[in-house]
Amino acid sequence: MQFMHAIFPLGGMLGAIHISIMSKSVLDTLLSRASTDQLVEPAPSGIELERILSAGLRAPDHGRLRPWRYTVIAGEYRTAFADQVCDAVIRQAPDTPDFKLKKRREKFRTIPAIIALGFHVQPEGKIPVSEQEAAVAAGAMNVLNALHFEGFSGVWVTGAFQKDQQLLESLGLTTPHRLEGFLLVGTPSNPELSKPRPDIKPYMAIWNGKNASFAADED
Ligand SMILES: Cc1cc2nc3c(=O)[nH]c(=O)nc-3n(C[C@H](O)[C@H](O)[C@H](O)COP(=O)(O)O)c2cc1C
Repeated sequence: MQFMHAIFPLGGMLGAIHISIMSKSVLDTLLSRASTDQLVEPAPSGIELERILSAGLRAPDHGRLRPWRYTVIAGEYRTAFADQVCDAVIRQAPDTPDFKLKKRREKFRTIPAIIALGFHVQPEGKIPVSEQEAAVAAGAMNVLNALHFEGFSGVWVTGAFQKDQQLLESLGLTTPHRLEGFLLVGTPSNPELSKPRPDIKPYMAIWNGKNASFAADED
């Protein structure tokens, strides 16, 4: 969204009018975002990756606590990391069937890049942890949108293994950090993929002084 500040004379005084212009094509691009794990090379790297992750830091952040921590796994390190993830899965859920482990290892070994979504938690301050976590989630969404704008894509995945202490240590995310999952990142193998989205109307209400309700909640 772009903002323009226009100065107009108002009854002899100068008044500032804040005009918001949302380019239609930018909104169309935003509305076409979809998650996918069908990803091929390349993943963003270098300055481009830094710019995309910078979008994460534009998320709303109550108290300016800056809770975002991003650990990037790419290139030759993916194989060792995939092994660490599988070791964590086994420690957390020893009954995990072999085929699931194999699938997980293959995904983490071959996806072009992985971004661990770290969360630096500050439980003692006056900002509720839920709001801090919301800032991390909003940051992740900004990163997904930035990826999409730059022609990349990704998907947010989670699992019980994200609480594994050895894995957290490896990612630089021991206490007071948490791991909120991973963004699997790359170039979509089918860039035209656009999932049908529900119509907005059942999910919004224009408040008119009476109790609001949503068609989405009707039986
Ligand atoms: C916090 C969080 C955790 C998620 N964990 C998983 C997951 O472990 N596996 C999965 O297939 N999808 C997971 N998803 C959902 C996908 O990231 C994605 O949103 C979903 O496939 C729907 O695609 P869409 O984003 O295009 O609507 C998670 C989403 C969120 C917000």
